[in-house]
Amino acid sequence: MDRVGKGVGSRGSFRALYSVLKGSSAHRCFWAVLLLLALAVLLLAGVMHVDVRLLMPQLGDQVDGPPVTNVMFLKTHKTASSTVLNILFRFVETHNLSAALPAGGRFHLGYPWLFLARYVEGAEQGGPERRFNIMCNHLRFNPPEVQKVMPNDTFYFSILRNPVFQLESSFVYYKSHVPAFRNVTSLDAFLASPWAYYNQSLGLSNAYARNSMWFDLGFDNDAPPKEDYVRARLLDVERRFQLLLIAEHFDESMVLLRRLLRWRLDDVVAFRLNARSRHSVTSLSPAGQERAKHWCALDWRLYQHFNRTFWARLSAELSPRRLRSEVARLRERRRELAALCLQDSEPKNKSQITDFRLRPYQSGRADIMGYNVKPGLDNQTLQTCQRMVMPELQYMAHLYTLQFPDKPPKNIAFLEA
Ligand SMILES: Nc1ncnc2c1ncn2[C@@H]1O[C@H](COP(=O)(O)OS(=O)(=O)O)[C@@H](OP(=O)(O)O)[C@H]1O
Repeated sequence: MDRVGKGVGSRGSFRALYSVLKGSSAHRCFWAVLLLLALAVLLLAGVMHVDVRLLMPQLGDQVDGPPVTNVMFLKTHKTASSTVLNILFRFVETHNLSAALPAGGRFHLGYPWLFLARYVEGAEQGGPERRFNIMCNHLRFNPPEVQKVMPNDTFYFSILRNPVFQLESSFVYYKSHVPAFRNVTSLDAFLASPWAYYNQSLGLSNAYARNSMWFDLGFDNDAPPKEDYVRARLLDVERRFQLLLIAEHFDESMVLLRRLLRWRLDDVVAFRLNARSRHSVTSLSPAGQERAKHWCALDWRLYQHFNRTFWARLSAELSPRRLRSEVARLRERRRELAALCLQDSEPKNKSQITDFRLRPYQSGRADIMGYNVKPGLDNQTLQTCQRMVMPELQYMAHLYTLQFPDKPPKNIAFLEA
């Protein structure tokens, strides 16, 4: 009895109490009380909207059922899509899955042309039925061709960003690449008289300059934003994609994605990739922001619509309290991994990145940031950390070599310069 008195919380004391009571009527009473207590806790949690996972944190990473492993991510431009791609590539590698990668020496899947199945390495080998688990490189969406390389039960999703900031990011990144941007000093000046710089007949080469998310979805980015047309295309997107994420709510997006894919927390924890340094971000005047919404009216409608459905979907899936707790857990885990993996937990500019293989591609006036991995990590941790900071092109080339060891490796020219 002495031992029991010292605390029923420990496993040993619990066993002692159980053996004392066993066989007696107190035994039945004991179980009834325990059952009642458990029911009371669950009832209280329900009434107070308490997330049971908060009471039992070990339940936090449990997922019901096997993870979804056939996934198509439409990688829209300048929308945090490289961070999502990193998540998907890591999942491919850690689960030994196949990825639909650009054929030969290419770096994306035929963009800005509409996607064709033959742009995928190995799609035409092993008969017409060759299918892949994950597809996430830049492409212009063309559903019948995508379906040729992806299984029937594929989960389709994409990500959108407020077109005002998406256009600003595009302007800086593609300044010298896009004809419409080449001869204008600022985005404000461009938006004040866009038709002076934007030549519609140049078509695909100007796709980054107007309604670029609409274009990536396979639609006409110069179409007049008539109500019937817009509604019909939004419906198309709703039919094709199970989920549209929102870059401004990236962490909430990852919580929802993880839930729908039944993935583990670490599968969706990521560092911000392909971000510009603060000094290469410009800000639009208030008038410029309004003009951007008008100039990219199709993207603006797209963003408004799916921002609404995103929040509706979130609240259908999780209570506000549960959402807050899952976002907090995600952030906490990212902080832990940053402390484990990164040199002073900070992004670095190109010249500060000591391992040249981890330097991100630089474009236009954008100063694209990357990371230094902490020195002295053991091999397994080093591998985990390197995967998390590996820029898109390097990761794609790495997966390509793993998947097609007999093919010539991708040549990333800028790493050799
Ligand atoms: N986690 C997270 N949350 C919010 N925003 C994020 C995140 N990760 C990346 N980013 C921002 O996304 C911009 C880069 O987008 P992409 O990777 O899609 O660009 S690309 O088209 O592949 O070049 C780039 O925006 P800008 O910095 O404004 O250019 C990134 O800062």
